[in-house]
Amino acid sequence: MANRTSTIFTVASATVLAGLVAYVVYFDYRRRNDTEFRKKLRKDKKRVTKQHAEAEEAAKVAVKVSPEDLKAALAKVRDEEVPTSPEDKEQYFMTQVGLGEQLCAQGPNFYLPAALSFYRALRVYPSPVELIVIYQKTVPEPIFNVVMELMNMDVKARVEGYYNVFPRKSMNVSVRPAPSDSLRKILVVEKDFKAGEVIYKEEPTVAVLDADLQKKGTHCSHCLRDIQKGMAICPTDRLDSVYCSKDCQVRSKVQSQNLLFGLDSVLPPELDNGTGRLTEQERDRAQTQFAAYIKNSTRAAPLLVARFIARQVAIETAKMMPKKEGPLADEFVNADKTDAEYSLYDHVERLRFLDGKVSDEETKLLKDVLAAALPGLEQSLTSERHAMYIGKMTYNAIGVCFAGGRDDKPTPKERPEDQERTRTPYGTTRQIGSGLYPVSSYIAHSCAPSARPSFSSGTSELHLIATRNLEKGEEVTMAYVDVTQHPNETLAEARRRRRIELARGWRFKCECTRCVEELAAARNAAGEAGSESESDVGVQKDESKVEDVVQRVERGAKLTMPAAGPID
Ligand SMILES: C[S@@+](CC[C@H](N)C(=O)[O-])C[C@H]1O[C@@H](n2cnc3c(N)ncnc32)[C@H](O)[C@@H]1O
Repeated sequence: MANRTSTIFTVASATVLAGLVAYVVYFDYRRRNDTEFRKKLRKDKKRVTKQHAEAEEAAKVAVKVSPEDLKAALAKVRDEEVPTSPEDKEQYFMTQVGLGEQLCAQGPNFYLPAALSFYRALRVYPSPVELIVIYQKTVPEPIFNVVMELMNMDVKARVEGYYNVFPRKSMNVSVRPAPSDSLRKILVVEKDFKAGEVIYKEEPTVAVLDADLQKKGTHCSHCLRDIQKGMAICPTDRLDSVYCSKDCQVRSKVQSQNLLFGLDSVLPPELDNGTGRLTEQERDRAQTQFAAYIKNSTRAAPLLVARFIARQVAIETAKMMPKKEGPLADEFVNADKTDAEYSLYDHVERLRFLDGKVSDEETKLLKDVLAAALPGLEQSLTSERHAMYIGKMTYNAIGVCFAGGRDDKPTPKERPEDQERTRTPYGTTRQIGSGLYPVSSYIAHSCAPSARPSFSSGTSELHLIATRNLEKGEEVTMAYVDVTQHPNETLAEARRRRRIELARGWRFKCECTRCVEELAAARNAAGEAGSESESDVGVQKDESKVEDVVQRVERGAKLTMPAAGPID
């Protein structure tokens, strides 16, 4: 039993994340608001329970399926087309559950096809954890075990297959386990590059302007472009956003601005049944309070997180649309590009982070905005999850800098150890904004980097430039901080400055070749006893982490799964 429940937990936590947004956007929304839909689900559960008793006797015979047969059966199911529109998904779900019940009643010879039907239903149901719990109570145990085995194999294949499709081939790089620790990841080039060549270009998933520039209205709130005087498009919005073009305005609205700071429906008419929605005044009130909080904040992370959640909704909604057109068309392209199997959260789930600081007030304000836009959406934002989101944005964001950066950014008021930092060789104080770049998030720091980010198109589009010749398979690194030796610094002072910066911002001790070589040379010169102290750098070991579920699933492929208590 312990084994069985631990499997459920592992599988459930790995899949619940993927289903989270879709769950809110459609199924759960309907289940809570649509009595017909609820009735159907209840009836279904009753019917299965009745048949359960009849099948109980036969169920004592275990299903004997070889792992090879199971693998082949799963491969077949994975190759099948699944419906995309909500109605078709619902129909498919009902049909498969019905078929599963019928096959189940035919006796042990039909247990494998029965399990496959239940499994097909599970694949399209956006709240798999809940359905697993229902199955556990209603489906005969041998069949349930096969369903769980299928689920386990599928999750494993999905997790293991992620880095086969991400980053997509055209980006010329791939993510590899670090030689020192397989849970650590590095980025390597997939072909040779000459110094100065562009390795890839990457658009941010979400980006925000620095607070002072957002107020001034000198840069586009969407692509961060510098706008010539008098050329800005200025819609009235609660954040006082301005845009460089109609195109940026529309993209911004579709991706996040409407959900967070606008009053149009978040769902397209095909998916919107309107029930449960708060009034326009209530939505307005929630947004006004959140906008005031954002305007008062000098940090980028709160808005990056809000935009990230909103963008997940936009992409998941686009995936559900039967026709790939209309204002969501661009999000469709994004959804397709990142492969239909993986959601935006899949990309962020794997990123390293330190827990961020978030106040109850900040969580409440954002929850209110989400609830007002789409009731139920706020449920996915617990304070722990919010802190983790904030941590992930802060830990991985890259500073957007044009032509070496600016020097008019207001001096931060926080203590150096509390300041928000982005990864940029020019220094966070010279940037105009911050962005989250899923592929570039994997680039490790080096004080002698093999690449550098450039924003030469004058927008937040990142161009990764090789700083020296690179051979296929070599690691791509960039400087997270200013690694140059300033004219007034000794070699040791420059090293100490950059290592303290890295420790403050990212809580790791730099192990790049330059630091290793410089430290070894310093030790040799001074003799072991006189070697310089590193204790004041401020960090003894790498304090960053990955989500438990990623660690468990990645390690779980090789190790035994931890036991968990019963689920009900
Ligand atoms: C933004 S992430 C980069 C991707 C990360 N390596 C991963 O496993 O996903 C930053 C983390 O990478 C590791 N890292 C990057 N550069 C490093 C360096 N020069 N020395 C030691 N660790 C480094 C540290 O674990 C740090 O927490």
